[in-house]
Amino acid sequence: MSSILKSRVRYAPYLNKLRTAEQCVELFKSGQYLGWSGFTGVGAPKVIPSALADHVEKNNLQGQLAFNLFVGASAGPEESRWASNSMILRRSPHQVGKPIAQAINDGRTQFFDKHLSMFPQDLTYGYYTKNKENDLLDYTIIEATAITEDGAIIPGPAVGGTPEMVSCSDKIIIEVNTATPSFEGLHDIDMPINPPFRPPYPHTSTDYKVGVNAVPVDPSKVVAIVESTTKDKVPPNTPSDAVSQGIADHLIEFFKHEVKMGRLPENLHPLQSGIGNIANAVVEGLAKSEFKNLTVWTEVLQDSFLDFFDSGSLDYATATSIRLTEAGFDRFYENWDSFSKKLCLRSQVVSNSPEIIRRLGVIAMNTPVEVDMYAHANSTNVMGSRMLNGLGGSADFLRNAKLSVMHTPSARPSKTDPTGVSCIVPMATHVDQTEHDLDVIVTEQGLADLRGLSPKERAQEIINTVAHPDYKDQLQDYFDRATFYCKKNKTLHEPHILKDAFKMHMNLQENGSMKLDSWDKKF
Ligand SMILES: CC(=O)SCCNC(=O)CCNC(=O)[C@H](O)C(C)(C)COP(=O)(O)OP(=O)(O)OC[C@H]1O[C@@H](n2cnc3c(N)ncnc32)[C@H](O)[C@@H]1OP(=O)(O)O
Repeated sequence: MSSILKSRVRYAPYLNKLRTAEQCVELFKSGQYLGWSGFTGVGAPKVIPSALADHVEKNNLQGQLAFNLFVGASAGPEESRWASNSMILRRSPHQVGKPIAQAINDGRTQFFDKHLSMFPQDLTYGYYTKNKENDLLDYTIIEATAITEDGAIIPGPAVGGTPEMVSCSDKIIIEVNTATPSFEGLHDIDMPINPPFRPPYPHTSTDYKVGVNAVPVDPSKVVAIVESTTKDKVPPNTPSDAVSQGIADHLIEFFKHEVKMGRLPENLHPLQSGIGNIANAVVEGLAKSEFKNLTVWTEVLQDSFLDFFDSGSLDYATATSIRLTEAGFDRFYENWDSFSKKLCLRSQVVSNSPEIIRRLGVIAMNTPVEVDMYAHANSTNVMGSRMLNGLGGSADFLRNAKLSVMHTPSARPSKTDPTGVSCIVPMATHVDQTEHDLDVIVTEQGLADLRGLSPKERAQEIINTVAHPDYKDQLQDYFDRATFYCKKNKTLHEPHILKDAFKMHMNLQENGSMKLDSWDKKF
């Protein structure tokens, strides 16, 4: 036993349960229901999942040793290995990475998507384990960075769904990561209380703390602890480009306008920012802007937030996960004293709580696959059927925010045409955020402020301001024809011609571009 492990595990009885990851393999049987800690690729267990993947690969057990797996959001490379080895029978609620998306899209993994604020509570309600003899997870594997004197778990860079998983798990295994510094003091954790007597969350500001520092556990449920020295591996972020910077510029101008009109205070409202290079560019833009004393209420913090803190413009940020690259984590640890004063990690039911998001008046900003001319957005399924990453927390935030912003490039490249995919379409092929949720659509072309507009007014605004020039006439043509057709039929509220609504998508599938020769084209 390493001396660092001994110092991190302050509850001595756990040390009697020390095993190696390989010694844990025998505990796992196909078809079990498993919970993993972690959120957006950090804080997930590593050595036991790797030992299980080794076992499957060595013994050719692909598809024969497979599990129902629940993780707060995406896990890291270990999850990809499980997916490649067909070790995931069922998965919820959010995943990232080609192997897991592939397993879902070729039918090896049954994936279901759920709002990240709702997933952990539904787990505690027994919804996802209702077909078992008992309605508990068989094992939850939690990565800890330390253990308190009473056996409670101090997580690492993610809290996610750990509190709920622990509360509804038959047995618990703890991986204590000694390669990562202890994150003690960085968390504020609310333990689950189910209805009908659940009290309201009292948070009235981003830095409001009301929870505990560690996740309490019944020590009799802990069957093993394992030392891990594997660090989180987050791929480098795509740097911002002219398109994402253009989007950020439009948004910042819009925020200035809202301040001038008295609809936002000078330090705005707490910000939520999604993942990806557009989100990073917006954060970079805000760090360079004249806005000061900003706060962040979000679900995941990326590397760009470290610069945001250093710029002096950001007073406080809270999330459920801090997903940094290796260089980002090194910078974070080197400046622990200053960053840790301005930051706190909460459970995902709190970071994504509709109640708190609405109370704080959060400004939510996320990226979709496509948005339609009436402001329905698709965040998850390309062509209505190919799953990407899942819904994540986008709808938790976009439905409840004071300002709900979707930012997207106006067009994306297809294999044969640099602007072959219009992100503004007549009808979204899958809807995650409805027209009733979104206030603003912004692309590098401009910003469409949709507040208070009827669907027809929204369509015109979207075509005029955010559509790519290559598609403006084509979208206008569709809208005019749909309006003419629906006028005749007295169905003018949200004009569509169903036989044409997906022609742009069909043309992309068949001819590699959404650019049509004519709306009369037959497929
Ligand atoms: C953990 C969290 O929940 S953070 C909070 C917010 N969460 C979310 O919004 C979750 C859902 N959203 C997402 O996952 C992302 O924002 C996305 C994937 C929708 C967009 O992110 P981007 O960084 O712009 O995506 P990216 O450019 O990498 O495209 C991803 C894939 O979708 C494809 N794609 C994206 N838009 C389209 C489109 N309109 N038509 C066809 N394909 C598309 C891309 O070609 C790419 O395909 P590939 O993987 O085969 O290369």
